[in-house]
Amino acid sequence: KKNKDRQLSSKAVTIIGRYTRDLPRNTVDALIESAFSVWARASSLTFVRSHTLNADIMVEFVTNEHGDFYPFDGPRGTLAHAFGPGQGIGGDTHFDDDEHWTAGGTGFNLFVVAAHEFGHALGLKHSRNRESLMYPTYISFSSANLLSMEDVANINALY
Ligand SMILES: COc1ccc(S(=O)(=O)[C@H](CC(=O)O)C(F)F)cc1
Ligand SMILES: [Zn+2]
Ligand SMILES: [Zn+2]
Repeated sequence: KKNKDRQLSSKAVTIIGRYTRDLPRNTVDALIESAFSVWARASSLTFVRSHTLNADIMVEFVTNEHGDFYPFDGPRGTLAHAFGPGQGIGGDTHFDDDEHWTAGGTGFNLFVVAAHEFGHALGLKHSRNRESLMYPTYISFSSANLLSMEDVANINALY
């Protein structure tokens, strides 16, 4: 039987450092939580909010040079990035705080961008299907059907 190297299906998440000033803190928490629940609903994954500094997924809002080899670039351009699963920086997700983050309306939708980034943090690559959340460019999705069938199949192939 092909032994899939399935990843751990429970992930600890810690939000650290400064939050974006674009939204109230509890709104950011709620948007991040609902971005994780998109993947939890489609798979056997569970996410636990942690406050330790060695959680699986460390989330932070940073600008320009911020301690990894992928400095951000001011407004627009790169909106965020995430490292694939693994020790240390693996799974960590950074949002460019030079973007204007919104819960809807003008600016970049934090929920949509976070859901995409967490796909990377869980091990997913980009999809060539415009319907997919994992499509490489930002499209303002209707949050109704955020995941395509392909996204669902891909996350279940990993967990
Ligand atoms: C739909 O969610 C996103 C689409 C595109 C991006 S991005 O334009 O920041 C992308 C980073 C990425 O694909 O995660 C780019 F390469 F920088 C982030 C989230
Ligand atoms: Zn970074
Ligand atoms: Zn991406």
